[in-house]
Amino acid sequence: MAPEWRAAAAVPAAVLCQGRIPTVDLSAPAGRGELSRQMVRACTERGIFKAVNHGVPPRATARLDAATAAFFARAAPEKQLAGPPDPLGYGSRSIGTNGDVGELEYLILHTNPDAVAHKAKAIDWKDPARFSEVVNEYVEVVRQLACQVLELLGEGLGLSDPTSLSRLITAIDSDSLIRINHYPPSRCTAGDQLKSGGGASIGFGEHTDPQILSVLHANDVDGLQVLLHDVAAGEDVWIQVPPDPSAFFINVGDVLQALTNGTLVSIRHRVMASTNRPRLSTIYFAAPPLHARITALPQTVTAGAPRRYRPFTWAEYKKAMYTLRLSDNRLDLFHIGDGDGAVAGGDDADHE
Ligand SMILES: C=C1C[C@]23C[C@@]1(O)CC[C@H]2[C@@]12CC[C@H](O)[C@@](C)(C(=O)O1)[C@H]2[C@@H]3C(=O)O
Ligand SMILES: O=C(O)CCC(=O)C(=O)O
Ligand SMILES: [Fe+2]
Repeated sequence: MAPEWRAAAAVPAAVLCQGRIPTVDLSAPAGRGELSRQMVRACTERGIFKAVNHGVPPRATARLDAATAAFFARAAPEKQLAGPPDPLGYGSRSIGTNGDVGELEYLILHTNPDAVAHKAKAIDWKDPARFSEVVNEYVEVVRQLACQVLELLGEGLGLSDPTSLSRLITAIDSDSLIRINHYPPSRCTAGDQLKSGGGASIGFGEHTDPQILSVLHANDVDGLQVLLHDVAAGEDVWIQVPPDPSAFFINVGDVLQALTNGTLVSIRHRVMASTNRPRLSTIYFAAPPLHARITALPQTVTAGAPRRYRPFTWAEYKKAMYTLRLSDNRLDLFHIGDGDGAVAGGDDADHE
């Protein structure tokens, strides 16, 4: 059964556990059918999994890490030439425009190569072409990984066309983003935390990702936590995700939850800044084109599971999301009230 989500209480009150993030071996030792079942199960029960043997060349991640680490090592006035985030570009501490803050600096880029080339001029004015090439190469390999995952999910969900999810993100006008987060070492040591009652500072506050799928790669510094419902304890618990630079952490976003009528769950997560080494993470947010109409896939709407969300376009969802705070539940705005959900009439995810 899918866990239920609600906003967590104050930061230090959360219970911390380890070891509940499923690992999925993409080399499929048990065969493709078993792989797609494992993936659907992970995304239904947890909303996140760790992908190993994923086939992404280490060179692509190493080159991007080197280029972005060099950028973050620059003096503040130089970095600010690539900001403020509009919402793309360089930002520091402020997240979005509605008052959220975190202990980080970041770059957000649209994955369209023309948009990358444009921003690269402000990010690496000495060699913008090289920066663009490194970003484009990385985007290409993570997009392929995201497509592979969406096709396996499509098969596991029994879609009439298992490519209907992946086609949303390969469209030429897909609105996918790449975000690189740099969390400086925390001034608060483990000893300070114990003295102050355990409160670590927020690197990136709790939220769900709005898009279809998020593909995260990070260095070996921890901080990522996910909120899961512990049925036995009857409460939500923050689970630490042990870092693994050789793996990708793949999570369901709000749009995939809507497309699957709540079968796959968009997981609430956050980053705590509490180590004495910098965390560098890169997230590819796989998104549909702005005009794509998001409506529950027919296979996910049944008499027992009536339609949960009214159809919306990605443009409409984005507009709503930018008016909200990071921790707000955006999908609630599109939730159909009791009694007005329909069983019939859903189309496969369509591009209008
Ligand atoms: C406070 C905000 C930042 C955010 C846009 C928003 O209004 C609500 C969603 C936030 C989020 C979370 C996931 C990604 O990091 C992000 C780029 C996205 O698409 O939605 C951020 C947005 C942002 O930082 O601009
Ligand atoms: O930086 C991280 O590890 C995760 C950040 C995140 O969740 C996001 O940028 O949406
Ligand atoms: Fe996120």
